[in-house]
Amino acid sequence: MTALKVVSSKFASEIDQELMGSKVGFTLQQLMELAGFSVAQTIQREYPLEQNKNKNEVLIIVGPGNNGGDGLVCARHLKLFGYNPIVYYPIRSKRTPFYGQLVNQLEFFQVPILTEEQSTKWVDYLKPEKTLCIVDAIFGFSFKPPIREPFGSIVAEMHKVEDKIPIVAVDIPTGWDVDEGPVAEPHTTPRVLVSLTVPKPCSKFIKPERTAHYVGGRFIPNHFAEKYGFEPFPYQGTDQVLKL
Ligand SMILES: NC(=O)C1=CN([C@@H]2O[C@H](COP(=O)(O)OP(=O)(O)OC[C@H]3O[C@@H](n4cnc5c(N)ncnc54)[C@H](OP(=O)(O)O)[C@@H]3O)[C@@H](O)[C@H]2O)[C@@H](O)CC1
Ligand SMILES: [K+]
Repeated sequence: MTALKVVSSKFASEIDQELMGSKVGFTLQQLMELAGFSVAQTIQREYPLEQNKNKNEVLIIVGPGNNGGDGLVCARHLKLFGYNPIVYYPIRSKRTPFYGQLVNQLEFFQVPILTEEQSTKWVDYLKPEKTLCIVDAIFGFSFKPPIREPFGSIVAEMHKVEDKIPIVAVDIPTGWDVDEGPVAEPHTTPRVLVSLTVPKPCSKFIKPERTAHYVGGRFIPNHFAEKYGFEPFPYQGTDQVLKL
């Protein structure tokens, strides 16, 4: 593999704003659907049901921002793929009504959603005999350490089991500084990282022998990638993800 192409947190949020600005006109809903779909596709690649006959539960831990929204979308696609997703969504943001619509869709798909009141129960899913993998959709590129509660305690629990249950991190491993990597505690070390649009600088700190790295969120044309200083990724055919 050639040198990893990355963009800083500042550029990542500029890319987001430009894609959703008046000139390009994507909606958050469109991008989030493709982002969440690509995470679900990555899970299907790394943990295919055919090779995990006795386990199909995936615990998706959802944060209050758009990274969390990607997790909600991912859960719906996993259900369609034949997995048994369980969502833990301790703080439901009202930033946009869209998050509520994603929750309604999960209820329609009969995906269980654990709430804050059930917070003692979410840890029941941190059992290797039960859970195939954990999706870390807590924080993405807008996270600023130090981590606040309840997420500090949640990440500490995830860290305890990360050698037994693989963590799939959406865009940024939660607890990592977007540019500096795993400099603060607590943080998790994922088995799989799905960078969205383009990897952020923290992805340089993943160890390839420990963490598989994918890029997903296939929604930009080549000239746009080049404008932001990275080569377009060579996605194959209709794939939504590319293993780096
Ligand atoms: N183009 C793309 O690639 C697309 C990217 N997408 C996805 O969006 C993600 C970025 O989403 P985002 O900007 O909403 O921010 P995100 O990281 O989810 O967190 C913000 C929340 O976290 C909170 N918070 C922050 N620090 C905290 C702390 N220390 N402790 C506790 N809380 C803290 C903060 O709270 P506040 O500080 O505002 O009170 C706010 O509620 C990106 O990584 C990708 O996954 C796709 O969906 C669409 C297309
Ligand atoms: K994350």
